[in-house]
Amino acid sequence: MISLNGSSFLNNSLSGVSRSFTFSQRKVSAPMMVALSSNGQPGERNASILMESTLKEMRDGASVLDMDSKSTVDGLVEDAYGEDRATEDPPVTPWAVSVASGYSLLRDPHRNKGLAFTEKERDTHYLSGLLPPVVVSQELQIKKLMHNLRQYEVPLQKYMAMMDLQEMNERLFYKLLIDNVEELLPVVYTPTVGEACQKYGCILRRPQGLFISLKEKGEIIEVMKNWPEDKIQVIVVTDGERILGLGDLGCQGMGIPVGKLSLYTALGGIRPSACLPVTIDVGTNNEKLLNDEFYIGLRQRRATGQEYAELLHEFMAAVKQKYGEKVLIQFEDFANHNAFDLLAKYGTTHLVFNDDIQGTASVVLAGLIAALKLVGGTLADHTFLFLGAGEAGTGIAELIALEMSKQTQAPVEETRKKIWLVDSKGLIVSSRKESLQHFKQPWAHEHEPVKELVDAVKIIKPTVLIGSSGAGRTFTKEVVEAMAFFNEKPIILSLSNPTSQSECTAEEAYTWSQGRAIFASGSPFDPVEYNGKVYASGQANNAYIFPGLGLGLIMSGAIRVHDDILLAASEALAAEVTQENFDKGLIYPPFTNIRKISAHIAARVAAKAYELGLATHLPQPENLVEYAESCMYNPNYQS
Ligand SMILES: NC(=O)C1=CN([C@@H]2O[C@H](COP(=O)(O)OP(=O)(O)OC[C@H]3O[C@@H](n4cnc5c(N)ncnc54)[C@H](OP(=O)(O)O)[C@@H]3O)[C@@H](O)[C@H]2O)C=CC1
Ligand SMILES: CC(=O)C(=O)O
Ligand SMILES: [Mg+2]
Repeated sequence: MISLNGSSFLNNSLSGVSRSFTFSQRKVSAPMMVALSSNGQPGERNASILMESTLKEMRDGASVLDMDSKSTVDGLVEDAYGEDRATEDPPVTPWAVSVASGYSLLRDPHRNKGLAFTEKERDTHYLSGLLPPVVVSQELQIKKLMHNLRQYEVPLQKYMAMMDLQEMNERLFYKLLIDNVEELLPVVYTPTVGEACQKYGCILRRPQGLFISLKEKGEIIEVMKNWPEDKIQVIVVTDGERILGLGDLGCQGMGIPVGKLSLYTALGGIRPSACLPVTIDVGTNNEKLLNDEFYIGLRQRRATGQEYAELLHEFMAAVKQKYGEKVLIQFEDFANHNAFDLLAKYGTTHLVFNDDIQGTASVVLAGLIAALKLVGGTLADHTFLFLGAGEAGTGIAELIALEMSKQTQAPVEETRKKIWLVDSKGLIVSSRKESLQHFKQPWAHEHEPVKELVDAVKIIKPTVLIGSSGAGRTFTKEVVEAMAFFNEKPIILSLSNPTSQSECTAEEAYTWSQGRAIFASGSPFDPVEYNGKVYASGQANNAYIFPGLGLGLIMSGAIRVHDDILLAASEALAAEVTQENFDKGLIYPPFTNIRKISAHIAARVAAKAYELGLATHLPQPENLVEYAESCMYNPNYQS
């Protein structure tokens, strides 16, 4: 081992995959430290171009700072090692990057380019003979992949092909996803990810993410050390108990954090290496899975009470200890009996956010603010009825009430009265209050009990009907017709995922309302033709919000999520709906521009974090939209 400046670092072999070199570097004025191979020979077979160029720079007398300043992409983003790092904190301790070459480089998903390695790169990285002669562009690779993906008729095959690509060539995966977001979102996300989770045990090839089970109790921090990345900025964690509207899928819920984090990168520009999917396995109450020989999780019924709380607490403490105060933890698809409590408990100590409660609320509020342009009036002029009074339903209801309260200066206890919720037992009314879960109690208004949704529609006469029940086809013909009877333009949102759980289809919404519904759904539907007119519905899904929200929190160094930040995200998203979108009856912009939209959401989120004194990255950048864009991960190949 050679020490160039008095400090030295061991040559690491990443998980024994290949021999590789470890570089250590401080940003800006700190002295550079470089570690060589164990025999210290810079010309050794596995030496990378990066190592060679570093040494050349040093031989030529150029400073490390010169090298850093040359290697910038996309404005402010330093990218010396092929990773965009603008959202990172300045390193306190030196960080290290391992660079493979030759055969191992082709198996390193972070750096593999497949046939797109240039002649020069093939020569320098010892790839000659390991690839066929042709050199292709990333664009041609994408064209070929799309051609191949379109051959698959079964969505799950497409999902598996995408996961294979992610494991093989990360940049190509993200470029493919970004360039074809409308077509591929339903593959890596809802609805296909739901089926993938159901069959995860069978389709699993190379495990993704970090599995933390009851077996790891007392050792979670040690388990975290096994994860290959240290600079984590976003964690999406589930315990698998309420996966979409599909119920308890136990450990197989891992597909959800993996999918959500793919969107953090593709839609929000968070570096893939800064993303950590986690599944906490406390067992499952799903008998089918417990009896499935291919099930991948703990074969026991769910731990509850103190045992559950202790494991979660150990996890939360370990995250803070390992990744610091500013790592964003997104709770995803927990059952509501844990979700609200976890959010309340850790909301004051960690940067946490519950996507199902808060992200969904923000996206739906955005859609409603936009919809006012089509139906007229203010939020307070409308009446809202929900089917489903769980995380999504009560989360959305509360954010609507809050926004209404801000607009009208009326207390939130008053504005809540414009919002009604129905659960599996019927309308939530005061006579039920004693037996209601705590998150339903604020919605127990004075009223006679009403059992059926259709009767509630006829009595309450809502202008907006929102499905958040996870129960498919519950917006029956009678329900939609009743909405269309009372409203010229009924707003109907079927939020439940995946498609099989949607409260109604787009076709049903348009047909049963004679084409008058303003409709959006959690999972996408194809455009519908009704009476010679084509109706394209929007996707009311939290995927519009969490990537930009996360970027805004990270780039401002926010330490807590505040309701006003969610409202800011809603307003930013609503502002992105164009006249052209409105003319088509859309209340959400298409996903094609999502990175631009995410940058605007991030900027508004960051601005609010600065305004509230929750931001720690100072000074505040002058142009937050430009700054957000400059922070985004760029999947184009680097040389
Ligand atoms: N589009 C999006 O972005 C999002 C969509 N969702 C979807 O929303 C759905 C619900 O999620 P979440 O709120 O977290 O789940 P919860 O389990 O927290 O809540 C479900 C609610 O629906 C009620 N319910 C269930 N079945 C019926 C029925 N047949 N009739 C009336 N009410 C019923 C339940 O009643 P009770 O309380 O009596 O049991 C409960 O109040 C899921 O399908 C999920 O995929 C969630 C988040 C985001
Ligand atoms: C979209 C989402 O978060 C859900 O359905 O749970
Ligand atoms: Mg969810």
